[in-house]
Amino acid sequence: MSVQDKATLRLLDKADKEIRKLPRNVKGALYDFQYKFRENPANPTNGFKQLKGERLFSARVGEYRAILFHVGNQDYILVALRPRGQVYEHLERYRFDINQVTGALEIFDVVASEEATAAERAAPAQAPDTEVVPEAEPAPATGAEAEPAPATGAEAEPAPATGAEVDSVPELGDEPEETGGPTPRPLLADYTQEQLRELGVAEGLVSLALSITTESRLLGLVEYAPRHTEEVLLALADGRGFDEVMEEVTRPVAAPEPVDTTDYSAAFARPATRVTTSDTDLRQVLEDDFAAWKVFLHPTQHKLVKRDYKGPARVSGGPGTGKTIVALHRVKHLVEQLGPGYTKPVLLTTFNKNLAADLRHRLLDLGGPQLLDRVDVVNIDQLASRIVSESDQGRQRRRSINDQQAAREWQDMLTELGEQNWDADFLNAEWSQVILGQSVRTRAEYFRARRAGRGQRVSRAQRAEIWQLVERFTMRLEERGVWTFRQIAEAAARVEGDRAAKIAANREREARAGGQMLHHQDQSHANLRFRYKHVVVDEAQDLNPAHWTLLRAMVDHTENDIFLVGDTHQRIYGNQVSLSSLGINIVGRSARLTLSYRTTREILGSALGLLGEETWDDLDEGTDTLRGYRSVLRGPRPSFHGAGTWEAEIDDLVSRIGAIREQAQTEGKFASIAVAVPHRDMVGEVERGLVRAGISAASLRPEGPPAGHEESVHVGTLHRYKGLEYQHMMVAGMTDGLVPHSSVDRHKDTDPARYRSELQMARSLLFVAATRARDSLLVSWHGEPSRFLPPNATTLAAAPVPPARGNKAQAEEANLGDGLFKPPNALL
Ligand SMILES: Nc1ncnc2c1ncn2[C@@H]1O[C@H](COP(=O)(O)OP(=O)(O)OP(=O)(O)O)[C@@H](O)[C@H]1O
Repeated sequence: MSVQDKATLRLLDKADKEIRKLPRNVKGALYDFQYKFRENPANPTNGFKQLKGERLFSARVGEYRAILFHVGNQDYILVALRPRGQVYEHLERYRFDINQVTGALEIFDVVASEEATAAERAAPAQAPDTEVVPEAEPAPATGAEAEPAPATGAEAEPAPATGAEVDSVPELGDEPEETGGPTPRPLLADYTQEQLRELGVAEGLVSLALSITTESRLLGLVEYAPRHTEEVLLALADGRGFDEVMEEVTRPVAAPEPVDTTDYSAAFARPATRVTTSDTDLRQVLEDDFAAWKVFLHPTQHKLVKRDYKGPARVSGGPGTGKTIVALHRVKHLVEQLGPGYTKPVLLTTFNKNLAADLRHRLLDLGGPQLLDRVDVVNIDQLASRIVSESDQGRQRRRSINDQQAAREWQDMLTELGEQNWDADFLNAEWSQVILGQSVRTRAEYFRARRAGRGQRVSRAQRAEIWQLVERFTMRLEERGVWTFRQIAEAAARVEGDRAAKIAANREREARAGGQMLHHQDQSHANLRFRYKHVVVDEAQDLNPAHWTLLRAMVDHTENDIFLVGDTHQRIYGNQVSLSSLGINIVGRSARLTLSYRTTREILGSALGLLGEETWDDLDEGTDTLRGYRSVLRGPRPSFHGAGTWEAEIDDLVSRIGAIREQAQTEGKFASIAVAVPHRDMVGEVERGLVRAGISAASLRPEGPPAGHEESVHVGTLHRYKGLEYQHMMVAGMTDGLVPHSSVDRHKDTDPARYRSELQMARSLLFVAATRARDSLLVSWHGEPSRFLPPNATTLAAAPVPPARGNKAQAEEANLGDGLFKPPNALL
């Protein structure tokens, strides 16, 4: 058999959950089987035979048999693994449909869905992406003794508009029959079958979905439903209207062409069919070394990764929507398009050091050393320093200082001058954002400079005063042998700008010469090249204008030059930019991700409340929104705790963290926990409290946790949590006057625009910290709660809330009677 005759064996997204539940010996048998099968499906030891219709086959896997769906050619999908004796029973339970809207091939077990909606479930549904605890006994997806679903016809044929499932619904034991009370209104009573179909709900589940009256049953249904059906139904249940769901959930993944619901090969090839694409992926599932982000990209993510852009492109989206994942896959895609070589033509950059280290690590995980070899992964300030130190300017040997140190220098200078008209913070921001940010080099240029996002207006006379102070300030820094990262970025941008100008001049000369050999003196820059072919930026919202000018100059204006991902709702350094004014034109090449893979629906809804009524920019002249931002994960509601004093708050935190740790230890698991606080002093205090209680803790540094402390409880200021993720997140010290800091109020009357932007930044900071939580979020304060918390925070703190520990089931129970499906923008 030749290589191309080899078979492929794939796994659909969600099916990995069932496979991972299998006992170790069965997984081992499957591991061996998949090798033999790919080499030659017809190998007699595989016991390969046709089951039913033309597409369903089975093969021997130890004591089990695999049920396989034949897509076409030599492509197969693993549908289920069942004990040998049961393989022929109830095959009609499996539906193999091509979704009429998305064009995806969807395989699902209709009986499992019905049963999950029928029985009062002992435990609430598990979040779709949470770890599955292996069961002791092998079991098919649902008990074999379950009544089969009515036959749904041949696999190749979609079911009739309303299948027999409709009739079976009342037999599911839904509430009316159980209680004899008044018929409860179905959750989705406002929608018709036709609307669900239009939204792309799997045909076999439309009627069932419309009949469901309780939240817990809906969660049961979506657990077994195809991904798109799950997203649509939960979004509707969350109170998003038909139009919003159509716009945000369905339209982005709808097939561009009319869908032929009998063409399985075409469906299989569509990105909407989320399927493992390589043998390695299947092996990783079996070896429990499986990271869904590497394999099952959301179709929206997939499109963004693969698309060709005529120029710079931007992807925005709320926290946890997979922007970083898209950036990583994009880098991989770009490298795959390069010819062989030893250089690093792709730059992957982000805001700070620890995020760059994390990107490097994940890129290695995604594509191995051969991928990393072609990519320069470096944080933006380090990149700028590198450029400057390679250039003439680097010979000046100046020490870098950070923004706070620069602000202190401003303060010292103003005090020495006896200058009272100007505020040090204001001048520092004006200098770094407007003057350095736009490479303003002369007074005249400063008179003309744009001051987007800078609040307080300044007159011409005031600009003249500012300019004079800035000149004095830069001389002062020079005398002291120091400079700020902004100055370094600006210097680097100038170096690269000069290089880009020389390349352009060279091209012009070449064009003028009509391809003729140039004179020797004209060739001085003939070998100059742009540093990179592609630039990919993560956490784009925090880069300053000088960074963008630098990046723009490092890559030619060509296809796929700059790809940036970020969320302005998470901007925490006040670097508002207008990309188009910096030569980065993203108009018509912007997209948004809306499905969170990290944050549960409960945390997401609460965190959105923290943003208040502010508006956010889109890194350009427009505004960005979190419309459609949603999740299909679930867990306990965030919990609130007020204390009388900071010491009491720490004690409370420590005991709650101790309880989570203990619980995790009992279950033989590790629980990642972090505490975010508003001020540096508080970090040490929390850390000491934890250590005193015998809990290993470490404070986060700019480059992340100290080595050897990856599994300790991490403690850090809110700023340190950018881009990170923890199972349990504690946001502490949320006290009035600390969040936002009381110093913000002094601008209220003197500079209302600045007041607003400081408040907005403080909100974003809290939003970032709260959305680092995967499973649970705890918010605490001492004294009066922060004004950013809901007005009823104290009442919430007093109310019985789910325990702040790792017991999801118990916490979820506490949620259920409480109306789980609140509109996602409901306050905490
Ligand atoms: N397609 C996917 N399948 C499974 N998991 C995913 C997928 N996309 C993202 N994730 C997971 O979701 C989480 C959040 O992803 P990521 O960090 O890329 O989000 P983000 O949008 O960059 O978040 P933030 O803006 O908060 O930093 C990660 O744990 C990631 O592994």
